[in-house]
Amino acid sequence: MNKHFSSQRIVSERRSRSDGDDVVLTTRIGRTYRFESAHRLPNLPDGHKCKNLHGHNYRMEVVMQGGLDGRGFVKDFAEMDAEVGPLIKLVDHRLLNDVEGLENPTAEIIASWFFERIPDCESVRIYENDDCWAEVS
Ligand SMILES: Nc1nc2c(c(=O)[nH]1)N=C([C@H](O)[C@H](O)COP(=O)(O)OP(=O)(O)OP(=O)(O)O)CN2
Repeated sequence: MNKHFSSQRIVSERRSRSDGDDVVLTTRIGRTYRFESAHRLPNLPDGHKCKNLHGHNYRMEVVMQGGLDGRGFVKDFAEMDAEVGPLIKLVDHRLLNDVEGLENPTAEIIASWFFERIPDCESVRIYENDDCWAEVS
């Protein structure tokens, strides 16, 4: 195994496969967060049910990518929590339309809002329910 170090951090990890070829490994970590919020979608036409005030039990999957540090972590999950937790507090049990940047809180725009605010983020996927999601990467 041939590791390339950048100060304390492994920026890529090259491994030899059984067929003799070298491959560069990409490592991702992910964590699921949940929040409950109300919203209405003001840009929808009159009569669309989602123009009315309603709520969702949102689920959010955050993915980060990077080299492994000396601990063997892309990032400690606890560090992810420290970065994502304060953002969750801004939206949990809130009317999303009142949050700056979420005046039109579609799943797509909520995903983008988190993506722009989470350091080292590779993707954010927002579920409004078990079946519907939007992802930004
Ligand atoms: N591309 C998107 N489409 C819709 C979004 C969105 O954010 N992006 N949002 C909505 C509404 O928020 C709506 O509440 C969601 O509708 P639906 O998928 O029908 O979910 P419900 O929880 O209402 O599920 P039911 O099975 O109808 O109870 C609409 N579209």
